[in-house]
Amino acid sequence: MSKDCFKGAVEAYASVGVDVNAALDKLATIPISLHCWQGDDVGGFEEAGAVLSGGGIQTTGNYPGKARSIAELRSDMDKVMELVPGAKRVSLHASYGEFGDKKVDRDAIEPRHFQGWVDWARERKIGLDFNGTYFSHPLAAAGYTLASKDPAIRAFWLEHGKRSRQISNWIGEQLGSTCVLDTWIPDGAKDTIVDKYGHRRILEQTLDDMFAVEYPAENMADALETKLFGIGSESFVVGSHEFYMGYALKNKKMLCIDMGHFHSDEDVSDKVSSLLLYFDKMLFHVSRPVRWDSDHVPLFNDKVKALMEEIVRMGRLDDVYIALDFFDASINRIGAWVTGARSTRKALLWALLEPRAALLSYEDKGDYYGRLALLEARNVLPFGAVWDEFCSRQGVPGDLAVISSVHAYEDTVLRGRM
Ligand SMILES: C[C@H](O)[C@H](O)[C@@H](O)C(=O)CO
Ligand SMILES: [Mn+2]
Repeated sequence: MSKDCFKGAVEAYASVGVDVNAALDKLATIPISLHCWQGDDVGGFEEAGAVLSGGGIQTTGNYPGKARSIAELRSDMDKVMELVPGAKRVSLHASYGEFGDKKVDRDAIEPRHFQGWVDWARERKIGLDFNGTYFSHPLAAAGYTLASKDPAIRAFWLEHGKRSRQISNWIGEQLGSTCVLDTWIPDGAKDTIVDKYGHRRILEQTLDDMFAVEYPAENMADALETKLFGIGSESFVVGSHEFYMGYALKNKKMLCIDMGHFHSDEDVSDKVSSLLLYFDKMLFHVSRPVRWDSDHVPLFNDKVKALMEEIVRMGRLDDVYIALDFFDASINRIGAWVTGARSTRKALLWALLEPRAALLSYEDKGDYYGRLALLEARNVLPFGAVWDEFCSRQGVPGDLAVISSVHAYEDTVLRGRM
C-alpha cells in the first residue's frame, strides 16, 4: 500500500481520536514469545526421531519439512523471526536441550544443556522463556506426574520441576531478561474418578515443594497453566482453572490462560478484567481451538482481537506476557508459525487503534447507540494501511509478500529434508 494510503489512515484514525504513530511505537515494543515446538510437532530432541506422546495434546498432519535437529529448528526460527514484525522472545521446552550422545533423563537436566540456546538468543538480542516437559515420557504414561499417588513417580517429576526452575533462573540471569517458566502438567483421568480431592491435595503439596526455593523476580517468573480437559483426561484434570486460580493467588504465582483450554463458547477475553484485578501479572497462550483444544494456528479473529482489546483497555499491557501455543503439522510449519505470530501482533495493533476515549464517552453518557455505531464504524477504518506501514517500518514484508517468502524457503530448504 502506498504512503498516501497510510497518510489517509492516520487522518481517518485521528478523526476518532486515535494517534496512529503512538500506537505503532508501542506495538513495536510488546514482546511475543514464539514457541519452539511448532517446528517439530512437539517432538523435542532428547533422542533421534522423538515424537509427542500422551499428555492430552496431539499434533495431526505430516506435512514435509519438519525440523529434524536443533540446527534445523534454529534455522527455521530465524526465518520466522525475519517475517514477524515487532519484539520477539523464544519459548523453549525442556525436551529441546542439547543433551549429547548420553541419555539425560528429565530429572537430570542442567543449565549447561541450554547453553547453546542462550548463546543463540544472545546473538539475536532476544529473551528466552521455558517450560518443563511433563509428557512424552514413560513415567507420564499412567496419566499423573506431579499429582501422582506413586511417590517414586512424583519425586521424579518434582525433581524435573525444580530443575526447570533452576534453569529458568539461570537463563534469565544470563540474558538479563526475566524468563517465564510455564508449568503445564497433563495429570487427569479419562473416566469418572472418586478421589479428585486426593490428587489435588497431592498437587498442592508437590507444588509447595517445587516452589520452596525463591529465585529473584528479575530472573524468572513462575506461571501455572490451567486446563479444562485433554485427550484421555476428559473427565478430570487435576490442574483445573479453579485449582490453579486458588493456588496461584494464594502463593503469588502467575496464572497462564490458554485460549484453547475452555469451553468453545466460553469468552476467554471476559475473564481478563476479573483476573487482572487480583493477579499482578499473567501469561497468555494464544491458540485457536476448533471445537476442542485443537491448537490450530491463531488468526486475526474476533477472539484474539477481544483478548487484546481487554488487555489494552485496562492499560495492563506491561503486566501480561503474550506467548504462542499451537502446533499444526498439516501445513507448511514455517507458514503456520508466521501466520499465528503475525495475527497475534495484528490483534494487538487492532486493540491499540481502538477509539477508546470516544467509546467510553458514549458509554459513560448512556449513549449506547453511539457506542454501537462507533464500534461498527471502526471495523471499516483503513486498518490494513496501518499494518502495512508497521511491517515496512519493521523491515518485514507485508502479508502477501510473506506467502512467496515462505514458499521460497519451502523450495530451497524444507524440500531438502525429505
Ligand atoms: C506444549 C505446551 O506445553 C502445551 O501445549 C501446553 O501449554 C498446553 O496448552 C497443553 O494443552
Ligand atoms: Mn498452552
